[in-house]
Amino acid sequence: MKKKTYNLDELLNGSFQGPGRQEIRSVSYDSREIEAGDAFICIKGDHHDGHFYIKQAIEAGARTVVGTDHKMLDLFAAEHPQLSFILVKDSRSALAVLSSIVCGSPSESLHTIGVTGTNGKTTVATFTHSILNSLSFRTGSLGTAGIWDDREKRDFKQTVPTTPEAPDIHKVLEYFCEKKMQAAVIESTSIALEQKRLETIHFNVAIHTNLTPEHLEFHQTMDAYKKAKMKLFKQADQAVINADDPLMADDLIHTFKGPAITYGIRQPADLQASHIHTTRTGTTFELDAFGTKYMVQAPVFGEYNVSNLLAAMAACHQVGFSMASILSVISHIRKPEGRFQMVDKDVPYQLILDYAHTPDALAHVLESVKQIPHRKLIVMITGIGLRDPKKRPLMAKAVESVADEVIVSVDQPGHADRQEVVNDVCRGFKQPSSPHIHTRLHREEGIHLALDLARTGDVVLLTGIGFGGYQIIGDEKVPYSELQVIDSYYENQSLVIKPV
Ligand SMILES: CC(=O)N[C@H]1[C@@H](OP(=O)(O)OP(=O)(O)OC[C@H]2O[C@@H](n3ccc(=O)[nH]c3=O)[C@H](O)[C@@H]2O)O[C@H](CO)[C@@H](O)[C@@H]1O[C@H](C)C(=O)N[C@@H](C)C(=O)N[C@H](CCC(=O)O)C(=O)O
Ligand SMILES: Nc1ncnc2c1ncn2[C@@H]1O[C@H](COP(=O)(O)OP(=O)(O)OP(=O)(O)O)[C@@H](O)[C@H]1O
Repeated sequence: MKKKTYNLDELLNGSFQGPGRQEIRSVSYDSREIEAGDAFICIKGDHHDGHFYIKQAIEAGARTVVGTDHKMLDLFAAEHPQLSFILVKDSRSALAVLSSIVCGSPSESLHTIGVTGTNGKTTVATFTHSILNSLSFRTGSLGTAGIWDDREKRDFKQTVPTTPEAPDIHKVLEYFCEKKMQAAVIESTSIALEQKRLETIHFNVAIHTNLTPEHLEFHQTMDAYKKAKMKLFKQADQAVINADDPLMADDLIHTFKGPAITYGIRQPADLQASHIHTTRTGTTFELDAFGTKYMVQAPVFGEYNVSNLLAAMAACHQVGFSMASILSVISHIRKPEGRFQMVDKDVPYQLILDYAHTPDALAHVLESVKQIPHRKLIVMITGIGLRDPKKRPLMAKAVESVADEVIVSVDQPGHADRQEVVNDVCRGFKQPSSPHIHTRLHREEGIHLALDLARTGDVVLLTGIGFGGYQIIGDEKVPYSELQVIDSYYENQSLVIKPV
């Protein structure tokens, strides 16, 4: 990594001690990652206060230290006159600013498209990425599905589930610039927006999917959650708004100042889908785009994925492509892994994986799966140890009257007690003692049971966070692959067709 020397007072507002000019190689918020010539930004977190790690950061080679605690900065500034110390009002904001500058402000050279909303971010980001690349507009993407350049997933370390911390975002954007990408699609979570990870990025397009309760363990109220998502639109030139979303659409339509495209299925919108039919290979629908009608055939399943597709099409239109050219590449659009993913196995039942881990997402995917002709519908749902416990019983409520067999299990337990998580989910059932409700404390066991129960003509839907590549158990990220669990089940079974 190249070192550059900066006039620090041109980078940040604050009080300065030590040399006014300093070399900065890279920026980090974690003393354990510091290398010689880095700037260390002290963040006060839930478990630690970064100011207590200044000593370690300096020992590892930090030359610039930024923080909000003047006593701590004064103390170290007196001991290390050759190093620079900057007292700022907001460390996270300083982290975003410095990270961008040190990487050469890469977002300014890219078309940036931010996607926010409770459900559908990864899907909309993947669709947008796929359409733009199919139109030879070289586009990268960042989010839950990892870091992609225009062709493939790249091996960047992912420390946060969806939207990376500011230094990592700008390193990826810098890499995109080096690789001559023209655009970047960035999944923009409410937590990232609240923690200012995206603060310095001025988005060309901001996409809204929907708002339903989620992350209340972090935001506390729906109002705070909505406000965090609204921030994305304050830093965007153009907006794509889901007219069907009752909780956020009106606010956006009334407050967004720049050009906006609305999309919807139920409410009138600039891009409107109607006459939606599921086929064996996907979905057909009529699209009314700014008054012109088109028949669309897309390899996606579920009404909500039509909505996701409209969002991506609207964003690509705002980037500058005509509807006709966008529609010309829809037939081979790339879909994200683990979202309504039909697993191709030589078995007499249909196996589907879906990332639904909110009650709203679960209700939507169940609605779509029901359309597939079946004998019995077997569904695995999960409670997430790491997230809002209030959500858990709502998962049971969403599935109870829809599925014939339900298996309740646990995802990302963290430090939560697995039995407690399962009990919380089961509290949402009207008849928790039904013989058709089963519980398993480990996701692998839940999958095995679902497959054991499956008979000819059934549909098995496995939902939850099975696709992140890991499960967080205690503080540890334990590698986990849903497809491997499924493969090993079949390897240990003789594939005898079970009687109905
Ligand atoms: C709940 C939350 O917001 N956690 C974030 C928070 O962690 P924390 O408060 O526990 O940090 P901490 O351990 O107290 O440490 C405070 C500071 O001291 C530093 N430190 C600590 C120890 C040490 O030896 N040296 C040192 O420098 C830490 O690096 C940190 O900067 O501050 C860290 C540093 O900024 C974040 O990386 C971390 O995100 C973690 C990884 C995370 O998983 N966040 C999730 C909740 C998240 O952001 N999720 C969203 C949404 C996902 C979705 O919608 O699906 C996302 O965008 O991914
Ligand atoms: N527009 C939508 N409305 C409601 N539910 C949706 C929508 N799009 C996707 N879903 C459901 O949400 C699940 C997660 O989809 P996706 O990964 O695209 O969302 P996300 O917002 O990126 O979630 P996360 O941040 O947790 O990755 C899907 O598997 C599906 O069940």
